[in-house]
Amino acid sequence: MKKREERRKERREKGGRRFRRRRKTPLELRKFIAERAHEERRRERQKNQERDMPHFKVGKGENEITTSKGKYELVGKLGQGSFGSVFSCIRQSDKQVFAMKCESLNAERPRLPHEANVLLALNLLKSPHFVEMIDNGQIAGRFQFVIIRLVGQNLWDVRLKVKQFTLSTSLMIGIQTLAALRDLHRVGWLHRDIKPPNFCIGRPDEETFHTIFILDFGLCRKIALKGKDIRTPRKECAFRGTTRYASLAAHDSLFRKCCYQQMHTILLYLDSLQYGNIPDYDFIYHQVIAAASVHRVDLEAAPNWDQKAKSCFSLRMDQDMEVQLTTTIVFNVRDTD
Ligand SMILES: Nc1ncnc2c1ncn2[C@@H]1O[C@H](COP(=O)(O)OP(=O)(O)OP(=O)(O)O)[C@@H](O)[C@H]1O
Repeated sequence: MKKREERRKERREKGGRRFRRRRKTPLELRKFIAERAHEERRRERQKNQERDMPHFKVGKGENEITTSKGKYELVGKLGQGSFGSVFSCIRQSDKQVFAMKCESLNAERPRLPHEANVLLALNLLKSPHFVEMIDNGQIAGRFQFVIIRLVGQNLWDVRLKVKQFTLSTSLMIGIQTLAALRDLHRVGWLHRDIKPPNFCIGRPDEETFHTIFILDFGLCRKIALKGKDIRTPRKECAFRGTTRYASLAAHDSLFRKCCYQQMHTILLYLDSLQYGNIPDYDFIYHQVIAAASVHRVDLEAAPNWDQKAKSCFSLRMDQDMEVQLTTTIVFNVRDTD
């Protein structure tokens, strides 16, 4: 500890005035302690999560997972979400490749069992936009997992790769993501985390390369119950989803370009919806089709991620009109929950 006199001397040399920290009020102090505890808990959670995940390394480490249905070999890491990790794995019986989504068993609010239930329900519908759930299980004391069909890259990564989507690709994405949401709503679920990383394209070596899949059902909420129309809205509820994609109003100015009229009409329409309204998917669909016809784009053209068949239209969209325009904003049907 420096002596008081030395410290004074140092301050004088620096020419600075003594900064006396204001004492926190009891309320501020409580808030400060709570925030610090929250941050510590978050770090602890993150650490636990990493510790519990499969210790995967190519060729060595923890590479095999066995369930009552089969044996799977982990072969790579596909992604990392805030709630767990996603790996690619090979089913040993037939060498088929799947995705394995893992979540720590020590997670404060586990989402994976809920996601597995939603996936099971969705699989009954046989929508081309949902991935099938193949298997699920857990490694005692560490993590639980679901094995699902392997799809391609997510729309966020695809957009980074192709840099800009042409108008035809953007509108095609809009149509497919709309259909995916319509199918989800049909079976009574709201997604509540609509964003480009939660939509994936098909795999390049499969027929579904041009198909868009919706993923990540961990935040889904059942809005329509069996035998009833729709659940009574709660008076208050916590925020769910991703703040970046939650607001429509913030994106309003994006539309003052190309497709403004149709997108503006869709926004106005979405803003007019009430809790009990079923979105008029056909109306939105026809607006997107109208945008395509105004700009004379070919919606059958190969999308931008198909390098072999480059789209003949070079109509470029402004940076702001990227995938958010059609995927996120247009179909981010307001969720009252
Ligand atoms: N079936 C799959 N096939 C291929 N890649 C996948 C698959 N499922 C997930 N991924 C990849 O892993 C990423 C994270 O997956 P997911 O969004 O399901 O995880 P999460 O932990 O719920 O993420 P979030 O932080 O958004 O909640 C996805 O963006 C995608 O790139």
